[in-house]
Amino acid sequence: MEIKVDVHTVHPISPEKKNDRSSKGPHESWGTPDTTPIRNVIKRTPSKPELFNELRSNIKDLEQNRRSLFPTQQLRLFNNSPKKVAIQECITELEEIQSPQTECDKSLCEVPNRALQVIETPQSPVPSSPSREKKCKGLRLPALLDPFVPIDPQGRAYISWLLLVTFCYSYNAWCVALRATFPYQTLENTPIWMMVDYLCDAVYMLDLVLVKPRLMFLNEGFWVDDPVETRKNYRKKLQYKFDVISLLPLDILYIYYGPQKVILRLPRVLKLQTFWEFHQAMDRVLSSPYIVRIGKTLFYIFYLIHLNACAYYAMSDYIGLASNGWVYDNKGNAYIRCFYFATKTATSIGKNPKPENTMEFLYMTAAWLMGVFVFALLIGQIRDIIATATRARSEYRKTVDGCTRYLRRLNMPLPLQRRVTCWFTYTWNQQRCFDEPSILNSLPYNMKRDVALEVHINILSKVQLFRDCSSSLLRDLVLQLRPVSCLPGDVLVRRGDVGHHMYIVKCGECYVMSPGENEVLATLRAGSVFGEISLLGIDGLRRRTATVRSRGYSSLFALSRSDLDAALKYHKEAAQILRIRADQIIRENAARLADKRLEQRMEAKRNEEGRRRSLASGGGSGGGKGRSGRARRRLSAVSETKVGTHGGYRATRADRGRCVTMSEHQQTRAARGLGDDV
Ligand SMILES: Nc1ncnc2c1ncn2[C@@H]1O[C@@H]2COP(=O)(O)O[C@H]2[C@H]1O
Repeated sequence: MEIKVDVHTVHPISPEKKNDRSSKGPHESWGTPDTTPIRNVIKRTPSKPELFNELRSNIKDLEQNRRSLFPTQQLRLFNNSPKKVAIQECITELEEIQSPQTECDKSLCEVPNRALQVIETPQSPVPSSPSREKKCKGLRLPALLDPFVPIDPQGRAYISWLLLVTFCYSYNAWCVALRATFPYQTLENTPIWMMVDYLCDAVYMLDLVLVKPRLMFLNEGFWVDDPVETRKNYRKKLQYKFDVISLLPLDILYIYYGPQKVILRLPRVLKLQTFWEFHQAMDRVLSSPYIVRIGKTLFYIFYLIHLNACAYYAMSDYIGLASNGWVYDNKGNAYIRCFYFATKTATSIGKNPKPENTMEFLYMTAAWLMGVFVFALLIGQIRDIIATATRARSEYRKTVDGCTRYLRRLNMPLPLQRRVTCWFTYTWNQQRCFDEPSILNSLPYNMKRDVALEVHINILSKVQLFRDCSSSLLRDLVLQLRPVSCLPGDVLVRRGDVGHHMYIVKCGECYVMSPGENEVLATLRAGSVFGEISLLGIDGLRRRTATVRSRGYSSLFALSRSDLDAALKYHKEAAQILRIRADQIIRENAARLADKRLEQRMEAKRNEEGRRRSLASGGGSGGGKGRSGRARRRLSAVSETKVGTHGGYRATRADRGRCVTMSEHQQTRAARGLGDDV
């Protein structure tokens, strides 16, 4: 029989959830894929005890169901109904199964239920494993050494372990050849060499037995952490075979050949896959993986030279040290001299000692061929890696150079050229690229959106519009926002122009200018929105109502008219908010204008009064004094009103009905994120 077993059956559940299980399918019982995204459902034939336990839990669930469906009173009502009889029969049958009668059944019950073991994994945040029980008793094991805990192949612990194995591998790879050819292993230091050897072997063994078999893996898009499955998965791999062969205990033959026969440890070099795995993992986790890639290529280059040096020494020793002009002359440090010789032969043709016999000719030919093909390839690889690492910067340089050359060719004014260069520098420093959206293009839509949200969430959360509307508005718009950088004094929108974009201030400050551009109406800071009025299609307001300038360097997000229209079609509340805000700004601007006009009129009146007064004083009339006294009284009354409103928003008779006082007005602006009045 085949049943579906959730390999995450290992998740502990709360009592309420346990009750819920009865009403759900086998997979739903652990939550929908939304709440527990990493889930495995694999088919495997359960063992007898597992089956029995499964049945027991089903019975419990059924019983609970029965109790909730038919409370005692209801059961009394249906006392003799055929339904009740059927249910009771069913329950008796299940109870019979539930209580193990035979010895065999009893023994089955005692078998620990492996399927229900709770295993600590990244997907089961509340684990309780046998190892956890041990921990409670004070036996604390690191997760990597706990045989009941599966290992996350992308976790720090595993990568650190890979580093240790790689270290042991490198030791074996370098030292086996070195000790087998050069006379560096002596009788005195043999115990030290052997101690390090067997420490490395212990690491290899732990890796084979304890670590790799617990490595979680992806199966049909789900992480599998079932110990049986992870073990099976490892054993299926070629890596497992290599790992086993690399541990062949050929050094038993030391008994016959003596511990000087280090070449018997050659199989240890076969654990190459772990070395690659480590580099792949580092490549994934490091912020600048180029260093790892260059390091790996350099390792190959030096290792090949090292092998050449060992071969040279072995041949020299075989032919006889200092026996001819080609072989090593047994002077100086043997390894350094041979390494130097190997580097020279691999990287240059000619000017090398002349080979004198077939063996030497063969060596030289092989060394040169390796230099031409292998080294050229590896050095080319390093060049590629460096080129990839600096590609973005070189592209930036190319774009800037191309643009400045173009402007120079067109004889553009120098200040304009300087502005362009300034813009390039600022944008590069801000974004490190010029086409930010295209970088994410290869990602699926949802992922792209999540990345964009994560990147810009700090600033977008400050935008009042997004705070007042449903979060889906932000999700709909986040990918349509285009970054824009501005230099000090740049005009972002000009009064009277047709509006194509609205903007969100990301950083920096922007000034909303008065119609004559001689006064700042408002200062817009991070999170403020502007340029939306002319996009809303309000009659008579299809052009920019004000000029907006960048105060210093600033970064903004631009949203096109079509994208805004598309979003507002589905987010009516946002359209409403924008309209209310637009209405408020228009009223404010109109009030300001009226205020200004009144002030101008008063000024003119004052001048007229002054003129008349001077004329009257020239005529010496007492009536003139009376008139100017009245005028002065009127003016002081007006100025008192101004002082009363604290020099702020002055309510006039004309707009008293529709305007608010300064303090109210400021509060409203602050609440709506309109920026500060200046
Ligand atoms: N008094 C003001 N306070 C804040 N923002 C304003 C003010 N007047 C105009 N704006 C903004 O400046 C923008 C200019 O272009 P729009 O008319 O499209 O939309 C305008 C508003 O978003």
